Amino acid sequence: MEIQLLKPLSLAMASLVVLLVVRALYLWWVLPIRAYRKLKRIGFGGPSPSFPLGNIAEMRKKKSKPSSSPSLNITHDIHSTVFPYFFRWRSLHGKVFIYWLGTEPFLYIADPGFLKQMSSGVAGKKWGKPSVFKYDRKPMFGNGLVMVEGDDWVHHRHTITPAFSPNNLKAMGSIMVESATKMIDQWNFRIANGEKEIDVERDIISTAAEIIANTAFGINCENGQEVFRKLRALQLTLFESNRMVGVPFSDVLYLKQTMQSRQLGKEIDQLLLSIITSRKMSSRVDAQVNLLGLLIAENEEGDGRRVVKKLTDRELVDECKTFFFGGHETTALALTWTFLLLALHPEWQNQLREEIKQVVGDEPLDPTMLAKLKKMGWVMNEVLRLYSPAPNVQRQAREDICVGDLIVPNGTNMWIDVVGMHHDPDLWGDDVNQFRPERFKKDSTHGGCKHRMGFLPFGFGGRMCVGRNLTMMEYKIVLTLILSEFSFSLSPSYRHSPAILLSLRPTHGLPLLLQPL
Ligand code: HEM
Repeated sequence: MEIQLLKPLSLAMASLVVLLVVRALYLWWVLPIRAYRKLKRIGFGGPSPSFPLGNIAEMRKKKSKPSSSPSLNITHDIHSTVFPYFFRWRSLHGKVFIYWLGTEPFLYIADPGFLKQMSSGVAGKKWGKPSVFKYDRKPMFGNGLVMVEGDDWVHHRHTITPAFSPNNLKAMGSIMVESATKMIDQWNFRIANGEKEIDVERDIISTAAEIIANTAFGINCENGQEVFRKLRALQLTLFESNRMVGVPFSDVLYLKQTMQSRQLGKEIDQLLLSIITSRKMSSRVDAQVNLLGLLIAENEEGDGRRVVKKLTDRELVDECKTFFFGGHETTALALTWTFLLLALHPEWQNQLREEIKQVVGDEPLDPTMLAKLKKMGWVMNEVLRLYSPAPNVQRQAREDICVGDLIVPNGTNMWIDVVGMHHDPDLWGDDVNQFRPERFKKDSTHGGCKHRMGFLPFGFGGRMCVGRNLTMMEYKIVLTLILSEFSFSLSPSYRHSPAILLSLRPTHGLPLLLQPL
């Protein structure tokens, strides 16, 4: 009797296993190979992949040692160090080729002409994000604006864009002045107490976190620091495992990190959810304008002209995480790299100080003054060119896209190499790796790049960064306040080693010697 029962059971088990294997083969072999063949037929080449790592083994090869001698050895020619594999493949296969992240083929693009043809005529909602990244970064962004697609993207983008209007941003200026002033006071205190050098990167990241916590949700610092601490831990955890993105079962291979990131993601969600709930229940109007408050108000009132579909609490949580993650690290790194470049170029420190004196004088800093800080705008653009905090843009075609006579098939994953284009001498000329902010004097938006799509620090088209004006404001406020208080030079302990940890960052921080003015 027992044997009779066991037989159908083991048969059912065996069929289940076969089914799972067939499904796995279909997902990780048949579908990707089909996509790959379509791209090959169009004529794209690329490095040979192996199953199941794709080209990851080559991507993970050790890099050359970082420079240990400070100012003597600093080069801004960073493409070959931060993306050595792309640098190598590009010399072999050109500026558009196929490579594999695990079992996912990607179209690598560093050709602005190709990008221009590909993107013209593709509306924002027709762009998706590669599924491997959506899955991998779920704890960070959930279904927030960075990841959401199709009509949902249209809805999120339309709901969120007004929160970043110039008037709303202006009202957030005082938050930025307050946090930056606090950091400067601490620096003055530490210097007065004999501290010789300060790791500017670390302090700027936590100040930017405080600023974005306040501009995004308007919470007090303590909560902001807690969300920040968990987000930072989440970022590090994801980074440890994300080099294997696209490899089947990589989350099982990195089980500890996977579990940790899920747990952290849950905790962050709960913290944010409680903030949203208490905000909704409170009748108190926030003294300071913040993005969450604006979204909740829009949800409740609409804008008087159109019917506004609400963002659910879950969606609000994801948007808060998206603002927090997308908003603090990128801006902080833009500032950090600026301090490196200004430390190496004291003549530019002086020029900016002179400009600040003329525009701001002895008046309290006001956001309306910022547009007049033109040279600071050139410096910001030049820093975003040389050390773009967002080193790449990832997209997925959600329909067949015509590029001249070619058709890039629906479902194609794309990796747009922003660092590669920003360091391409064909686009910028022989001085491509030099810090020359004045290149943005004549051409304030493209810096004289030979192609308009060659300078993409904030992405392109309808999906371009929604927070770029907020960043611009924060950048100018923090830089103005610091330049007015200190002059600075590079510490001999600085080691130049830019690396990708989701964003482009200095591996060993940025120790500077600050002198109060
Ligand atoms: C230096 C600072 C920043 C840089 C370099 C940067 C860069 C980028 C890039 C490259 C994209 C992808 C665009 C594309 O796919 O074409 C993006 C999207 C986005 N960024 Fe930023 N960003 C910065 C600051 C911010 C800030 C301060 C916020 C919010 C507070 C923000 C929120 C977003 C969001 C929500 C998206 C998704 C937009 C969409 O897909 O519709 N970013 N950003």
